[in-house]
Amino acid sequence: MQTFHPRHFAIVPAAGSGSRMGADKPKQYLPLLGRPLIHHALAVLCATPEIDKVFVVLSVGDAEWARHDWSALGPKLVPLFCGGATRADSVLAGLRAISGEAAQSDWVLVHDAARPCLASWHIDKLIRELAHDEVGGLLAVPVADTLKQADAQRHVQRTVPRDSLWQAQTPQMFRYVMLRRALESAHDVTDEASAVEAAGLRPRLIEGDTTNLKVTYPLDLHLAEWILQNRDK
Ligand SMILES: Nc1ccn([C@@H]2O[C@H](COP(=O)(O)OP(=O)(O)OP(=O)(O)O)[C@@H](O)[C@H]2O)c(=O)n1
Ligand SMILES: C[C@](O)(CO)[C@H](O)COP(=O)(O)O
Repeated sequence: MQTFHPRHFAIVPAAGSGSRMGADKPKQYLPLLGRPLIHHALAVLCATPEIDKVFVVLSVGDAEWARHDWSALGPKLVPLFCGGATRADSVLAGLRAISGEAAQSDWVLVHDAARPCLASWHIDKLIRELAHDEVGGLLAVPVADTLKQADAQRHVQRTVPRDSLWQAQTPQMFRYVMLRRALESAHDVTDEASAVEAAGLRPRLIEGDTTNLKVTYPLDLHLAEWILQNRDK
């Protein structure tokens, strides 16, 4: 009997403006250890043997991409100038753009360009632990701090029980057809998993670690630099 081997594709949403960073260019192009921030996650994804292609979803008018030489990352890397108004719009545009490449049951790993400290073990663990999952899932970390819910005056309304709370990260990994249909049906979702949840399904949480931070504010860039410089020591 023929064994079925689904392919794995990465989609990297990189069409944001980085407004919370307050820099003079979108944060995915800010320098990080001598390379554009986006380079670091792209290099890890392109170096992953199981991943067949890495599609980067850039804004339609992105003129920065062409100013850099990406050839060292190899032939897997494919820029798509089809980003949308929201992150979900960009991911959905990317899915539609690869419809001729991806089979319905191929896996798609969606990873934020803004998470430059992605490590190969993060990807390996996600692919391995979800390989036979009916739904798919995402990297996440258990909440470590006590969480407070605030009122309109920023006074504590209540302490939120944290024992079952996790912080979602990326990559988030789902089958092509499931993810595309979920995003086409969803409204106002912040991540791929919430679109799949809205379809009544239960993504699995795969424990990563806090080094896979999202660079959102200026301080995060310094944290990312320290992580990349010290991780393997
Ligand atoms: N319309 C958008 C908005 C965001 N993203 C991408 O989604 C990832 C996570 O989003 P976020 O950290 O919010 O990035 P920005 O939207 O650029 O940041 P901000 O919200 O501060 O403007 C980033 O890699 C960003 O480039 C995207 O592809 N398309
Ligand atoms: C997808 C994500 O990184 C999971 O935590 C997060 O939802 C992205 O949020 P953002 O506001 O688009 O950065």
